[in-house]
Amino acid sequence: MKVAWAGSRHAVEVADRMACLVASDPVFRKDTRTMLSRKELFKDTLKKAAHAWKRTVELHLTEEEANLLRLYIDQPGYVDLHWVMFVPAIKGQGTEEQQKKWLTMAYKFQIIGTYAQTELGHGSNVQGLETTATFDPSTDEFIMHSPTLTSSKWWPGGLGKTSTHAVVYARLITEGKDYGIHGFIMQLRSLDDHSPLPGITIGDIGGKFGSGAYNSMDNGVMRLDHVRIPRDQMLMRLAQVTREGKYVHSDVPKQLLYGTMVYVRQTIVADASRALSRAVCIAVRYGAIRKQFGSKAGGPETQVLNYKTQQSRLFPFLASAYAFRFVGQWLKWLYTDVTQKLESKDFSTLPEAHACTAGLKSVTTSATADAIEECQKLCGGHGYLNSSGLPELFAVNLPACTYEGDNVVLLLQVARFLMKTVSQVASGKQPVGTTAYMGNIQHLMQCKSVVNTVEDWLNPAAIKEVFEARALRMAVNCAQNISKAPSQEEGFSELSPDLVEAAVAHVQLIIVTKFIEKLQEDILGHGVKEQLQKLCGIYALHLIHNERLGKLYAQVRPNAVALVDAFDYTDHYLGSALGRYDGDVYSALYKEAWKDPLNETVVPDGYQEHLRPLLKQQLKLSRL
Ligand SMILES: CCCCCCCCCCCCCC(=O)SCCNC(=O)CCNC(=O)[C@H](O)C(C)(C)COP(=O)(O)OP(=O)(O)OC[C@H]1O[C@@H](n2cnc3c(N)ncnc32)[C@H](O)[C@@H]1OP(=O)(O)O
Ligand SMILES: Cc1cc2nc3c(=O)[nH]c(=O)nc-3n(C[C@H](O)[C@H](O)[C@H](O)COP(=O)(O)OP(=O)(O)OC[C@H]3O[C@@H](n4cnc5c(N)ncnc54)[C@H](O)[C@@H]3O)c2cc1C
Repeated sequence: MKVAWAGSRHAVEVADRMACLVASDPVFRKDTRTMLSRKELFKDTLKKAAHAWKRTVELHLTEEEANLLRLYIDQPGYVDLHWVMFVPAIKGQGTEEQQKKWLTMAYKFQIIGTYAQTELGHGSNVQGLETTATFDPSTDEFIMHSPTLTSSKWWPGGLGKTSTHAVVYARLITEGKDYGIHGFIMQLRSLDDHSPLPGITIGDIGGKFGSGAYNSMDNGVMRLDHVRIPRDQMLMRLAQVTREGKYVHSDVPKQLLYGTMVYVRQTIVADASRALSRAVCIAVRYGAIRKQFGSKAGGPETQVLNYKTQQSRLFPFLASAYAFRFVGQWLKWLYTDVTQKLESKDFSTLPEAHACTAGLKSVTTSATADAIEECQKLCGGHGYLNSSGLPELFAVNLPACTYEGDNVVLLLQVARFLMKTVSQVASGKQPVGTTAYMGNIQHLMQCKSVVNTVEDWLNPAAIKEVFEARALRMAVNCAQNISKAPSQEEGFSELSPDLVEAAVAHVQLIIVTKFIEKLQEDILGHGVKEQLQKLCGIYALHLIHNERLGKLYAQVRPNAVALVDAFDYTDHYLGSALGRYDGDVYSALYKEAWKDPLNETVVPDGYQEHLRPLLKQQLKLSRL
């Protein structure tokens, strides 16, 4: 099962090696992280990032190994933005010459970069950004400026205190005309003493939800006051400004400006499955250790995992973790395929790649955030302790519903893609890829489900048909209602809640389909495929029909712990007293409690000033 989860034997081996490297290095300790002040936490992040880079160089780690090392350190920091957004933005939007110049420095960490798109006033609406980049032909420079308070860059990770450079998104103005949003490379801080360059006001935007968690990241604010940069720092793969100030568009679609977001959304799906699997791992393992109530005859107490209510709340998450993992692996393939096509100037699959990454990012991160919160409840009181690992896991993953595109805004993009496809089907065009099922419109609009029993849910063809019919009927229904509205725009706006539901149904169909396709592969190991079939059934059925699932849960229960062990997480990475591999939960909880700074003294600070006078006064009063 470990191989099925990781993707290959090689993937298991590398992941194990990197996870152990992190777990055995004292610099990467994280058990007291939630007790650090913001300043201590930030410094700790800098230390870990520098140490990780040192180990990467010393051990000559490959890119794959270095990425895993960073993942298992499990502490958000500026390096994430540098590798996940700054470098890909230059790769995707820079010319070959620009890539050579900037990536050479970025790969050696001679510069640290971030992705500065969002502003105080606009995040979702990228076309509404206000920062300006005005070309000055007299000096061959762009003047970068924040004309209003709302144009202040706001949120970019690593911007607050760390980044020396950024890809800054701004409205390009040349020859008096506004050409809309483009990317520019800007140096922000001195490479000698790290002070901000003239004209740049920069800082951290302040503390965020939860202890520890995303507070390790210095999300930043930046104001620009007529800062000049050379013309060749505009990222010029999509469009160029000539020496004379002429705007020239390349022969690539302008949507490639959004390419970095497509890339990151794809990686976020993998992050979501990992976060969900961690929460499930904690809740399942703890559920096998925790016992409450016995039989009336005074028999042994029941493992809480044996309660049917616990199973019906928890096993759909277990199934979702596997479902998201497999769809994430497929999405990575899709992204690679689209990138190769783009390189040979085939842009035909870009809209589908956008819809798939946007939709899957939305559905998986929303489900994951909800599931982590529920896992906290599934662990009872102890789940609420920081030492359970769940509060921090929740706080770190919750913003994934917002960053890289608010989930509702992204689902509306999927809906727009679906409405276009429905209208193309109506005019006789055969849909392809993940919308190919829409070509079967005659049958899917009328067919009746053959699913009656739990066993039917293990029949892939029946599952697929139900999901296809549901997704198609919801999309067609929306399209018909939109066509009755006074205008397309009004109809879309009025029906947006229904459109979001139709988009979710389409995305869930993709997830179910990719799970089924996974089951058609050669899967090694005794009983592995059978367990995955049950999980696939649970994933599909819990979305459609919450009844009849008990039988499947009973079949999964004997292997529940093994199914979470297959995630192959070290105790260090899981970071949970409740989810420990050895099950020694109570001693771990007890030990963790004593680490809290409040327990450094027996009598707390503040006793003399505030508690003692109060208590003495009570004493006096009682004597009266
Ligand atoms: C330890 C932990 C480690 C973790 C590491 C992880 C680190 C991660 C850290 C992450 C930190 C977080 C970092 C951050 O948060 S970075 C900031 C992220 N920001 C966003 O995601 C903003 C979201 N907004 C948008 O993307 C756009 O404004 C949208 C899409 C909403 C509208 O757009 P627009 O205003 O232009 O209007 P339009 O709707 O008329 O669209 C026009 C056309 O463009 C097509 N289109 C749209 N988009 C795409 C696309 N992407 N690829 C290809 N095509 C695309 C679209 O289909 C349409 O096509 P057509 O219908 O005309 O044919
Ligand atoms: C932890 C974190 C890290 C981030 N890191 C970065 C970074 O490194 N770089 C960067 O540039 N940005 C970053 N961001 C910003 C992030 O990308 C934006 O916050 C995100 O795109 C959402 O935009 P917004 O904040 O403008 O939300 P808003 O659009 O203001 O959303 C508010 C509400 O309005 C709704 N809404 C908005 N538009 C519509 C619509 N058309 N139809 C229906 N409902 C709508 C949304 O669903 C939401 O409920 C980060 C954000 C967070 C939280």
